[in-house]
Amino acid sequence: MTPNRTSRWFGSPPKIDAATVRSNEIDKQLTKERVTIRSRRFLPLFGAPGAGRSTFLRQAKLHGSGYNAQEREELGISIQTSMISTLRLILGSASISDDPAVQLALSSQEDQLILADTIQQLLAVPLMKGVIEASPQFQTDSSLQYMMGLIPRIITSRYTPTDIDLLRCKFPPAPPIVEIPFNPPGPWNGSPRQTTLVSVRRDIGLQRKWLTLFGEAEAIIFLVDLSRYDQTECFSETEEELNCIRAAMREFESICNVPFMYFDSAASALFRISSHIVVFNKFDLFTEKLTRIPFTACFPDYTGPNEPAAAVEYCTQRFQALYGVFGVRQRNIRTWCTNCLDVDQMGVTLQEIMQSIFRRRLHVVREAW
Ligand SMILES: Nc1nc2c(ncn2[C@@H]2O[C@H](COP(=O)(O)OP(=O)(O)OP(=O)(O)O)[C@@H](O)[C@H]2O)c(=O)[nH]1
Ligand SMILES: [Mg+2]
Repeated sequence: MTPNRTSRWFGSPPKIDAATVRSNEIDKQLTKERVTIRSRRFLPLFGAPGAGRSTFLRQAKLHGSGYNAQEREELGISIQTSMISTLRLILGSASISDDPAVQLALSSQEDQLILADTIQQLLAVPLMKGVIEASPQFQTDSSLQYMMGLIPRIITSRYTPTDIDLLRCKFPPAPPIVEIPFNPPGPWNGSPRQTTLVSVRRDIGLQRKWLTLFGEAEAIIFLVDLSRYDQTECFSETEEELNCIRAAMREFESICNVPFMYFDSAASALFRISSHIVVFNKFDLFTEKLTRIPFTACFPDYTGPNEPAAAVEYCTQRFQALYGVFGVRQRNIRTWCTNCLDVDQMGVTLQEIMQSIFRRRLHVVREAW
């Protein structure tokens, strides 16, 4: 075997594992982005997949600048595209996929003008109704169920989604980082520096590492899907199977106790004064489920009444208790219970959240003087 010159002369290059390579890549990306975004105010929005980040963002947009006609048209196209890919997925995996009608429907070309036609063709496959009814995806995914009810409207070529459609429909996967202006009506809107809500997908890498981007984060919003209190998930950082609320607590802990060595000094100072908001989402589903499944499914040591308010109070205390590592100054978290599908309730909640951030902003300015 020919000796390896590099290793004979300079020694073997140090072994770098995949995690380090990925971490270095994130660092490089962060350095690039840091310069452009330092001048803005951010509200990072975290949460496990499916906790409701996208729905929360859409509510924030609805209650802020709203969606204009062009945005609605584009989102209508996204809804139609999402419907087509779901129908195709279900047809392709069903045992009827060698039926000639299915083959034709699966092979049809689509462009934006013929989306409605494509959906009609797919729905016209003779066994489609049965396949949909038997599909676990359609049975368990409330967004898909909602879209089934929308079919007569979705299959028109000039379909324009309503506010409720925008909240309830399934969309193609969002990019890893999505940002929108956060400007629910109020006195804070006169500020020349707009607040931007930034949603960071969990699988982009360690969410807490992305947090270092948000030096000017005035608050961190952490979304928890409360209705999954009786379920488990694979916690990505340690690959452990954990109860979903406990997994959310772990993640919250790692985010709010992020070591300050991750920040430069200015960012660190700002992060110290940001407030932490925990939004217990899917409160509607949680309340309903609690009548069937006791809260002790999540916390076996819970001895309080099996009622939503008491259970949320207990959760709040558990989240509050997670502070304290790495010298973070003790402070109170703020919590809200939400149903992200409820437009009126979210209007009030978003205003309250902004109000609490605004008050803190004034308080911080006063302290600085
Ligand atoms: N009943 C109920 N459903 C909700 C609520 N919030 C979100 N959903 C539904 O939960 C599902 C997931 O919500 P998304 O907003 O897509 O969640 P996400 O966090 O963006 O999920 P990923 O992008 O997949 O990580 C959707 O079907 C929503 O309609 C809520 O408060 N109550
Ligand atoms: Mg999403």
